[in-house]
Amino acid sequence: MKIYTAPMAGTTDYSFRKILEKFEPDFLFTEMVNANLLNRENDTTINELLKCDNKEKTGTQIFGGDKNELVSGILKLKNFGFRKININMGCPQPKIVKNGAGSALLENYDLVNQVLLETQDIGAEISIKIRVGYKDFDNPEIFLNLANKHNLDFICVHGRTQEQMYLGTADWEIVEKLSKMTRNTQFFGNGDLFEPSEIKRKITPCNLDGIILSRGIIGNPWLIPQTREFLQSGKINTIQTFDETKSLALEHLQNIVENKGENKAVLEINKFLRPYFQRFWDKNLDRNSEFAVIENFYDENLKSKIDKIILEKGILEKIKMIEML
Ligand SMILES: Cc1cc2nc3c(=O)[nH]c(=O)nc-3n(C[C@H](O)[C@H](O)[C@H](O)COP(=O)(O)O)c2cc1C
Repeated sequence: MKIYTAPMAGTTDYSFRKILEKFEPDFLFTEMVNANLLNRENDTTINELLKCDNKEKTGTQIFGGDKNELVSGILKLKNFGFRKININMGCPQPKIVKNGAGSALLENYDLVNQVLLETQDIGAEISIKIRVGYKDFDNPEIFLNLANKHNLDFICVHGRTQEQMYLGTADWEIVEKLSKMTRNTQFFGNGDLFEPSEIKRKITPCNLDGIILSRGIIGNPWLIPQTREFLQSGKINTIQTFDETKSLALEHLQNIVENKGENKAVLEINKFLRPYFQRFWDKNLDRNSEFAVIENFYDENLKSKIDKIILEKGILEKIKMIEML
């Protein structure tokens, strides 16, 4: 079972992927890039979003609603050295779908077909990542068939509709049904994969080649080896300790400082701090269960300490406060 990490806008940047790589996912993806900005050689797109020194193990993702922009964008990504290129057919954000991109592509079979036709011989491994519904569209099978027709690298199915955004639950019955259909392309499942035993329960009835982890790895990249171990042996050997979490958060902060400078780092690390440490104050986590592979640690004050660190605007002070946790 392959374990990939998802493209996540504003999250899976170069700095976070350096952290994720330590946990050895089978493959990673950059943040999604806008086809239009890519074609105009936008500086942030080229030098920030696509910054990558491990293209053997890192793919990228493009979004757009215009056929020509998608085709030439995909060609550009291939020429930049990316081997695996994913087409975003799932983003539910209004500002994306109003331009016919993201999950709006689910309603535009002909456009996607044409893009795949025009890029099938460029020597890249093209894949699509879809949701299961958009407005009146509720027929994801047609994209599985399209993936078959074009011999795509893989199709990834997130079992939510566009309307759901990130709410409700991902429908793994649909994922299961699709995964069992005749196909000659790899099939990846995605959606609500947060914890190894739950992941095993969701994917066991399916016929998957792999899974794509998304929100579950934010602040918890340990999920990657833990899931692999649990799927292989039913046991988890990798333990997340408090000290390791602290040094990982510091390393992550340092990565952002090096790549985007102190001003951005002081803000961008904030969205990761709670997820990194939450498990150490979350009373709901049953630390005695066989899956509770977190070091037995609980600090009543930790939550408020993290909140103070988030508010801190000086980088050196922020680093010192994390070190002192
Ligand atoms: C902050 C954030 C950014 C995301 N950005 C992208 C993206 O750029 N491309 C994409 O295909 N999906 C994106 N997603 C969706 C995830 O890849 C994934 O499909 C979704 O979160 C469902 O998986 P999960 O429930 O395990 O998180 C994003 C999700 C989040 C939370």
